Amino acid sequence: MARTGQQFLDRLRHNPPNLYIDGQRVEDATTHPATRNIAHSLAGLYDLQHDPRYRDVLTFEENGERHATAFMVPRTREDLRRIGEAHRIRANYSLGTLGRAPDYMNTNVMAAGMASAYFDGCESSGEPGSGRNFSENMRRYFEYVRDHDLCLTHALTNPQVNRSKQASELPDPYIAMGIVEETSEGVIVRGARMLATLPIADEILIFPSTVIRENGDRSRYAIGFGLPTNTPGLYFQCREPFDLGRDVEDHPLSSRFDEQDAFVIFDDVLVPWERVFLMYDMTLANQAYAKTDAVLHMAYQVVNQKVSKTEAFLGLAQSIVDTVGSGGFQHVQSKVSEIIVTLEIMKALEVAAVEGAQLNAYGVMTPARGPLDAARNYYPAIYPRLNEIIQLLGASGIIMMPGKADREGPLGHFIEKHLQATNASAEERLKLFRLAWDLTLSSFGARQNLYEKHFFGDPIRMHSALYEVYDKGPYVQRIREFIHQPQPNQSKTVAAD
Ligand SMILES: Cc1cc2nc3c(=O)[nH]c(=O)nc-3n(C[C@H](O)[C@H](O)[C@H](O)COP(=O)(O)OP(=O)(O)OC[C@H]3O[C@@H](n4cnc5c(N)ncnc54)[C@H](O)[C@@H]3O)c2cc1C
Repeated sequence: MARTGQQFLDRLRHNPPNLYIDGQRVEDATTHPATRNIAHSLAGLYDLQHDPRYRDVLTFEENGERHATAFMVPRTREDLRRIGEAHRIRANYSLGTLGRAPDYMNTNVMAAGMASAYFDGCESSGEPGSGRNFSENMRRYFEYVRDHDLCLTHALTNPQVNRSKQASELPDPYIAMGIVEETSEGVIVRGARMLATLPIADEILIFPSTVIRENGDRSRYAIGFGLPTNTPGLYFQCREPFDLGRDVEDHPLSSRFDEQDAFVIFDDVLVPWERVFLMYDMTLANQAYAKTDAVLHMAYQVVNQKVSKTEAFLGLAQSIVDTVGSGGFQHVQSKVSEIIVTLEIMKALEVAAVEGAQLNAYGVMTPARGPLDAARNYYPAIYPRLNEIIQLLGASGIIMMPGKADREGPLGHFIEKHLQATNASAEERLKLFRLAWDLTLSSFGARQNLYEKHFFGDPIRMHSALYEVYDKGPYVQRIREFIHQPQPNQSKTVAAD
């Protein structure tokens, strides 16, 4: 059932994830200074789905229950459009800065749950009803996450110890997380995974991932499971917080949307059998995202979120231009137009993904891969330019921003006079420039920049993957035909002359 913000906070308070920040355990993420604001912002996102203005888009009804729209199984293109609209409304809430808002991973479990038969292929899977049947486990996990409206974090990659070696070749085979042993209760796993954004989530999903490559068909590193984030032996070592406890007016984004990133330590963690989705099978693990189409539903959330984020960049850029009165300069118009072009490209890719959608083997209407691959390869490359445009348009305004306390201090009247804008008071102007700073220049903004480059994987290997899967054959054929086509008979033309 679609949760309220209070239900989210209550669960977080009663099931505290094992978070460590600055060398100390976070006893209560709803009150700890580094996490309380993001916890309450997420609660706001849950409340949004009960807001009469958005309820019909952000939730849907099935068997008398209302669920968050990200759990909806799309059967038609119209369903996909509705899911896309819900993704954009959720993204607007944080101006697109919450990369791992719950709908991202919820689409992952929806797609995997619907494609649960894929996990039947795993040799280690037991009989249906045994608790060890992986396809049954995957389907039930989807239903469990949907019915409790949970949010998930995930961690795909091995620690960055030595990228020229496989995990099995490192000095300790359990630097990367792997299977230690099987017991009657489940599987014991040990080691670490990178990089779980939003570690205050209810659960962590370790989905079998393409990035854990090993030689051979059987590997201890090939495993898929889902666990509560407060499972004994599971630890989240968080990075330095970017929420510095400042007023929202001074730090409009980092004081609300620092979703945190953590590396995840599995210290001989028991994964109960009913939570295991795959074991040992390297081939099945490497193809799971692609073959279940989970990657496409996640990419569809992403393209919608990036549309929302680019709209925020456009609104911000034009507000800066209006504020400093620079809109008449041609190069300024040109820079704002670059953002418009990016926005229209992302919108067009979203529409194309829906128009080209097809029912997959599991009866799920699945957005087209081509436009989504284009979007997820294009945006990481263009994002630094969007950042740069804001900085070029705002110039010193993005750093010379006395805070709320300064405005209220003894020099306040000077600030009011000298930092006013063409169309606004100093207070309004400073709020705007503080937003520009927090989006592009603060620690929070710098992390956004890094996030956009890497959140869907290494951009280099994403390009390689696109090169491998994209069907270039028809275009090669067209070129071959073109260069071999007969030349026009020029001698006749000459004779006619
Ligand atoms: C802010 C942020 C948030 C993130 N959130 C999440 C999350 O929520 N969940 C999650 O699972 N992941 C998350 N990630 C991790 C993300 O998936 C990885 O950053 C990405 O897959 C790249 O892996 P890596 O960081 O280990 O880089 P590496 O793989 O270590 O790459 C480092 C460098 O080596 C090069 N390199 C390494 N191996 C190869 C190779 N085989 N071929 C060619 N070049 C290679 C890369 O091109 C790169 O230049 C996040 C990352 C960031 C920065």
